[in-house]
Amino acid sequence: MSWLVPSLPTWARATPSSSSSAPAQSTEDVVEDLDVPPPFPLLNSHQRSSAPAAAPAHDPTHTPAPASAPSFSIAPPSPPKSPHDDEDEPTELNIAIVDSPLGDMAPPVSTTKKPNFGIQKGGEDNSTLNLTLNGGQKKENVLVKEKKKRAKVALTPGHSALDWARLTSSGEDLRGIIGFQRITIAQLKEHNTPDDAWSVFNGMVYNITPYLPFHPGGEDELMRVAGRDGTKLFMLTHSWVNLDFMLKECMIGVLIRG
Ligand code: HEM
Repeated sequence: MSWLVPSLPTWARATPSSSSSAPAQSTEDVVEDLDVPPPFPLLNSHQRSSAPAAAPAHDPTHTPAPASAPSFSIAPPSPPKSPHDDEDEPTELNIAIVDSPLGDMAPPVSTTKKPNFGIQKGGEDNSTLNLTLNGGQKKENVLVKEKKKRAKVALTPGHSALDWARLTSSGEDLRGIIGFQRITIAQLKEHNTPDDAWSVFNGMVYNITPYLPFHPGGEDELMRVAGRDGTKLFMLTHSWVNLDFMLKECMIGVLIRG
């Protein structure tokens, strides 16, 4: 949403990591090491082992491999066949290839447990990684705090953020008064009903009546600042909301002290 104050993406805020040559000292170092992407394609992948077939002589896009380059398309020579070969028990590898419907393309069955870096919602932590990192010391569970429940209010149809954006750009008068006023605190106090609600944010006076049914936090919450300065409550609730932009069509004046 354009009225939400933009913030730096997470990667831009990240602190520089310690030298990659230094040995891993902390949990963070270990986690960083785990983030190193694997080579692509994987060293033992099928993609590497099956080089493209020789291109026709007239293909201009085909570059012949240098004579010294190893060719992955040729399988290593099989060992000389002994007379007892047919009696040999099949190896585990042979069984995997023969039994799998995908042949040697099938991923190996994982026997490792997915690490959770010691972070969980509570209770006993028995992840392998956590045990290793803590080195047998008392386990410290990092609790992921449950996000505070949001006081979302169901807005009536036609009162979404998009509808508000449409209304403010429609040219309709949302001020209710003509011209830019100098407004005293006494005058401000008189406008404290839903049909006629003024409020002050950052020294500027706004007619908040048109915005009431559009407020995602509900009309009642917004009415708490009717007839008075709402800056503090606004900032405590959602300082990231770009009020200046959202309510620019509702601005009616400046508050004067005295
Ligand atoms: C006229 C000024 C205000 C504007 C333009 C405004 C705008 C908004 C917007 C855009 C949201 C959605 C924010 C989001 O989802 O991240 C919101 C939510 C909310 N607002 Fe306001 N607001 C104003 C004043 C206030 C005031 C004065 C209060 C408190 C008394 C308040 C209480 C809330 C609450 C409780 C929510 C729900 C927060 C949530 O979803 O977690 N707002 N408001």
